[in-house]
Amino acid sequence: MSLDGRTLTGGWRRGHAVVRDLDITVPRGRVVGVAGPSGCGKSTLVRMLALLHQPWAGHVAVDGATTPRVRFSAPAPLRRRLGVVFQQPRAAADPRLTLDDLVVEPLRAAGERDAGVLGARADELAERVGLTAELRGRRPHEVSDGQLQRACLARALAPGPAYLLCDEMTATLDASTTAALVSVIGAEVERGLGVLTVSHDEPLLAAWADEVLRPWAGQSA
Ligand SMILES: Nc1ncnc2c1ncn2[C@@H]1O[C@H](COP(=O)(O)OP(=O)(O)OP(=O)(O)O)[C@@H](O)[C@H]1O
Repeated sequence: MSLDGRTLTGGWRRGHAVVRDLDITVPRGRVVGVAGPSGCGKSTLVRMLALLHQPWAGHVAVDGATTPRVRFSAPAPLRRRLGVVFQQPRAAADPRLTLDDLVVEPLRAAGERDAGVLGARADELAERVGLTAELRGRRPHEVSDGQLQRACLARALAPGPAYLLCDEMTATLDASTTAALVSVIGAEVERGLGVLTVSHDEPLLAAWADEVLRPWAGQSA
């Protein structure tokens, strides 16, 4: 079982592909690192694999299931198998929601209405990522980047994804928060989560990933 990108090609500007003919496999229970300099196309690759950006050529397969559709047009059961954590938690989080609401919003969006079920899931996820009861009632502007990124990780894990895509997830975090989040994800990997983590932080990738790919090595970005 794996998340696969096959001969992926795409970008944002016509005639200027930043991802070219790329094959990538993220197996369940493994951490695959992708390294590359700023601006080379790492986020674009993550967005393609997360079914958020349409490849110009090639395809993405989630445990063998492919879809030509992206964003909200992609089948919901397929999207729910993919969790994403972005670089900037403040840009990713709705400022009107408390951290608890942020975490369980994907479950509400999937149709869960039972307050008991949502509350129990919020408790379990908060415990897992290390959010205190006091923090859980605050809004994004009332917490630090690290605390907000913990909530964004809990949110990404809430639907029980098979794969987690981390786009420079720790770029704005201090070393102890980075270590804490990597450890939370490590426990999920033990349970079979497949992880793709992109970063320009080579020491982090060397310590965290089972393998590190450098698809842009030798290319000018
Ligand atoms: N929404 C967009 N519209 C137009 N161009 C974009 C968009 N997003 C990215 N690009 C361009 O595509 C190229 C690759 O960007 P991408 O964000 O994938 O790189 P990256 O390797 O993740 O960079 P960084 O490490 O700095 O985050 C860049 O030249 C960027 O300017």
